[in-house]
Amino acid sequence: MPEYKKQPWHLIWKRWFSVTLNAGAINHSFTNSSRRTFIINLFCLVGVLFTAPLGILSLLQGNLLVGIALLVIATIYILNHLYLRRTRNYLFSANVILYPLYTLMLYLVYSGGVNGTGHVWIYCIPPVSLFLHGLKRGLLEVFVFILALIFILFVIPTPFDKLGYHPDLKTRIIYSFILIAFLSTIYEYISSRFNQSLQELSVKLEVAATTDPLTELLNRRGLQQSFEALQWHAPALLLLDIDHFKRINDDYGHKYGDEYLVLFAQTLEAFFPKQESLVSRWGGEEFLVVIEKVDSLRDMAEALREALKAITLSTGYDVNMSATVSIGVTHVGVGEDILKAISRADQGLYAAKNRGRNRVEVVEKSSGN
Ligand SMILES: Nc1nc2c(ncn2[C@@H]2O[C@H](COP(=O)(O)OP(=O)(O)OP(=O)(O)O)[C@@H](O)[C@H]2O)c(=O)[nH]1
Repeated sequence: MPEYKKQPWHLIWKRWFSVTLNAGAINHSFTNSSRRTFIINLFCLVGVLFTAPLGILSLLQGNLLVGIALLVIATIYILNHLYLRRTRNYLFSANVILYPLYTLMLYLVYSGGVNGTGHVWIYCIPPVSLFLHGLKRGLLEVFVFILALIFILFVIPTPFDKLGYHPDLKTRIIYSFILIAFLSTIYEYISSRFNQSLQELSVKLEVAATTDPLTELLNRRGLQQSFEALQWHAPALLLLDIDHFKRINDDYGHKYGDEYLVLFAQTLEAFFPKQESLVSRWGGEEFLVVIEKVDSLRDMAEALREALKAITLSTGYDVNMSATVSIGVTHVGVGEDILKAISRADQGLYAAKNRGRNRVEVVEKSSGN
């Protein structure tokens, strides 16, 4: 019987928090959507922990309306978390957080809240609003909130007036709120810029890690990643090697060797339909192509060999540069590891080189390989 090891409590809590706070995120990376999803979940969790006990306290103190409002908000937060977990619609969930929050805060200021402390909670509005709705919309909503605050504090008669505060408190509430809004704007601006450059950098790194810089084709890692993502059914595989490429370098120099490789890659890419093929530089003067489906693999490989042979590159010398290519081809078996199929294509390539180059050799899967 297998022995189950009991996990320590701190690990169970850590896992629970991670699952709860990332629920509904498409991935756990630092994209805007996953950051916002994280914050919405965090807000729901913290919101419930605050509003539920305060709601109960208000009810016990006889403040019926505030108590019920807080408990309704706590319920909305729980439902919102469940909705986000299910639909991943963080834009809607952000609205569900913010609009009841604006309403609750304005009501707390209007009524004075528990023992006249209602206004102390409004400072959470600027950071949450800017974070969940972004700079433009967040700032607009904070501005509208300030107008509503001024209206409540200075224009209409409210229960707040009967609490006996010094008249200066109203202006101080507005000033301090504007200060927090200003600081939150700066913070959100810096963090969104930082996040944007981080994402741009991450895209650049991903491209650099999966692309060959000279030919701009996929490199080994890029091909393997793309292939795993596609899940084609028994595709064909061609491994190509330019014949006597060393001589080309020796005769014309590395610069023309590079130019020839670029032309070769462009011809190779143009030969195959983009949606149905992956074309990569496997290394040096070796290229690997995976094709989703093909009627006659040998005929297609022969046509490709002729097309590549026809490439000519004008050099600084009297002669144009051209070369032949040897090709090993095979099919990737259903569920077969692509590396196994590549090693079979490599056997074909090796045979093509041994049999005089400028030719195609097909090696199919048999019980022996
Ligand atoms: N210009 C250039 N040459 C490269 C590049 N990568 C590899 N090579 C050259 O490709 C040549 C490969 O030579 P070999 O492996 O001996 O093969 P080959 O001369 O093509 O001969 P066979 O493959 O046997 O037909 C070497 O001279 C490498 O320097 C590159 O990025 N640019």
